[in-house]
Amino acid sequence: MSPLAGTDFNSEVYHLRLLLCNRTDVTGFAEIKTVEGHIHPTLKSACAALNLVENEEEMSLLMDNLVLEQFPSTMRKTFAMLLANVNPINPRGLWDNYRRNLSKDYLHEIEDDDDLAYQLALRDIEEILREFGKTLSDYLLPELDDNVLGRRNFEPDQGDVILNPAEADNVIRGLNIDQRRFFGDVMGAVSHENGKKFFFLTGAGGTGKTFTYNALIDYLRSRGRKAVDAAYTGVAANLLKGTLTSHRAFGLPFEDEGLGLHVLDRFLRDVMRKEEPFGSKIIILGGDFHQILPVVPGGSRADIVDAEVTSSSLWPLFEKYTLTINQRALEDLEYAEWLLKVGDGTANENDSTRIHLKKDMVVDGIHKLINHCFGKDIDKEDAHDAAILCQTNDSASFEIRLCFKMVSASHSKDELADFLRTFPQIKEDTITALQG
Ligand SMILES: Nc1ncnc2c1ncn2[C@@H]1O[C@H](COP(=O)(O)OP(=O)(O)OP(=O)(O)O)[C@@H](O)[C@H]1O
Repeated sequence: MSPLAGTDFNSEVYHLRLLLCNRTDVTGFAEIKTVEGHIHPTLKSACAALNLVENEEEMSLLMDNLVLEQFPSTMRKTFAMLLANVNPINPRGLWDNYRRNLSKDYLHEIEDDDDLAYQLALRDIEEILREFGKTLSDYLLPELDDNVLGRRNFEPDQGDVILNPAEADNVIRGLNIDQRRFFGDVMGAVSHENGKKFFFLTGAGGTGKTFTYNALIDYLRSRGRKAVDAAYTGVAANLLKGTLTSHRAFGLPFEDEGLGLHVLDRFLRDVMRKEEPFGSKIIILGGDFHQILPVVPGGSRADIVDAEVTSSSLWPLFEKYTLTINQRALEDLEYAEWLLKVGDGTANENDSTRIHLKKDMVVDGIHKLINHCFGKDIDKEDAHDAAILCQTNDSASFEIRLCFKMVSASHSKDELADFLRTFPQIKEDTITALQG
């Protein structure tokens, strides 16, 4: 780590860099600190006066929310994107205050070496920063230390492996005709060959929407292009204030897709400093209206329809593409046909809202369901990969308690507690309560 990292001197270097990147109207050092006739005592306050940095309090509020809403790995990704796009006024201070949250999974896994856990978290953050052409030192964050990282062999997060161009070409060759048409038009937009910029990809479950986005992202990244993928069910944008504090747009508010689109539009206009829809960036949305509606707590049918992305005034800008070849059907035709019927409303029992499930889809009773998913004593090797979706929080907590009872019949309390601690999202006090 640089001996000056985090000092006032470094902070001024950071803010000087920001000013130099953003002010083309100045020729001297005194001038660069002058904003509207007022000479600022520090470069930092000059940056603040020019709105080049985000206010410390709001950034902390945002980080507090991330702590509540995101797993550490997602939080690291969001943090890196914030650094790259929003210029927090004191990035080093944010790291110092939130490093335990940003490293929580590693701290848990490596109980006796906090420094290594922090280094691993920083390594993930730098990985994402590099996609934006930045490094940790651009934000005065502690630098990577090979001596510390070498203490144990932890592979970097494999989530974002970048394919080489030949591998990515292979994936593209596997696209079916519908998928190829979409891919071709998006690539036309990337190389400015057509006037299109905004795309919406739809298709029934199993037609390969996700497969197509992934192929596109792989292809772009293999060519050194930047592609950011974000799920709609991201962080809520309810902290959004004014016109510049749009950090929340990294995840669109899932309770209102239409609003989410506007948040993204405003955010990209701000970041790109271009008063054109979405700051003139290429946007791809995707989804299937047969599937889940937006969630509006306590909302009426009309509120839910209003919250749909199709109700947004930006919606007409989007070019619509429909995938029709059901790839999943090639694996299980019967199931795919049934799923389509559910989406179309034709799987319902005579004139009712009840859907008839086929026999092999039903597991009778919660005990059998738990056995089926996790094994008899919750002992399946891949129990971590299984999940039971519950309709309500009440039924979820009932099922968790039941699972716990089933496991406790064949394991000691300590074994159980250790097992539960392997899930970073389960809090220590929950484990203690379950044990008691
Ligand atoms: N061109 C393709 N070649 C080979 N397999 C494909 C292709 N397109 C999709 N698949 C496979 O078909 C299955 C369904 O694809 P995918 O999950 O992308 O569909 P989807 O439209 O996103 O479905 P859902 O809406 O249910 O999430 C996956 O197993 C995927 O790997």
